[in-house]
Amino acid sequence: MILTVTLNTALDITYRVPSLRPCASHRVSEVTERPGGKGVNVARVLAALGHEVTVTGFAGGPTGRILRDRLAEVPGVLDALVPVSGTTRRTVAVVDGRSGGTTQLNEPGPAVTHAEWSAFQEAYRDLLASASAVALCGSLPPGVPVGAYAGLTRTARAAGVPVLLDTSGAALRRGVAGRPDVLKPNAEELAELTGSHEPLRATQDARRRGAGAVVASLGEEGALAVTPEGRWRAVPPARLRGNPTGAGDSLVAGLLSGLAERLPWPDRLTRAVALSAATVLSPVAGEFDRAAYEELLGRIAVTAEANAA
Ligand SMILES: O=P(O)(O)OC[C@@]1(O)O[C@H](CO)[C@@H](O)[C@@H]1O
Repeated sequence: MILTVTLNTALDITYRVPSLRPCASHRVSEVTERPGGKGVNVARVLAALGHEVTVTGFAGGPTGRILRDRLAEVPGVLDALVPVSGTTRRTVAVVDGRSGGTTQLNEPGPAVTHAEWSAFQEAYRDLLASASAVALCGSLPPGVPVGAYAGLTRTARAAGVPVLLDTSGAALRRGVAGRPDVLKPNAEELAELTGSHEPLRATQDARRRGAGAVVASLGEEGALAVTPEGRWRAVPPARLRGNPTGAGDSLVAGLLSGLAERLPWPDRLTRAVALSAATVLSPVAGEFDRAAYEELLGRIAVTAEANAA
């Protein structure tokens, strides 16, 4: 099975408002509520692709209960979340009906105690025994050490399980030192990590910091991969309008799915970018449009890239 880790799970609330204005009161025209956090989204997509997948991380309090109840309804996803005494966070995405743009508000998450963090690490070691790959995804809740991902990466690699890391800020800076097999930053995270806004240069720099391969998600421009086997750019056919929430998570799912099936890199990138684009096109954040995915598979342009000067 593929294991996804979401230390800071979330109940994702999406509000649609006719027109979003700061410092104003709004009538919400549509609400959706889903179990989320990046690794949960990755798991949902992997299960939809037919992979056996287990979700771990923390869940607690009333929102944690709702999240687990909703997760139980997702076919093919096994819940191995570890309980915490604090309350699982909510995130709020506000979609502006006029522009289609999304404003994201993410709560910090529950305070995790030392004993809870130890319990998680023990559960994680046990789960690795039957994992073919692991994805470490999202922000860290308060109380979890900033070097957590570096440690979890080393544990997985010692168990012979390949690791994909998708996080941000200090957790990313420290996590890359654990030498994940694949690092998946977006353009902003990549610039923050390397100080460079030039994607190819920054992706190569991120790889030199310890990752086996780096796949940068570049929104409408698709993805840029710097790997031991070569460098590629994978681009969707046209500018896609829609809700990009969860598009990066679908990209991660595509990469993991391709890794599990030992696909060559260009095929993995095609799958990942098609899934990501089909997620933008789906009306519900974090879900992908299957018909669009299948159609897009034949329309992703993958080209080899030369080294940055
Ligand atoms: O605060 P984090 O962990 O960085 O991001 C959390 C989050 O915004 O990312 C997902 C979309 O990628 C949402 O499901 C989720 O709530």
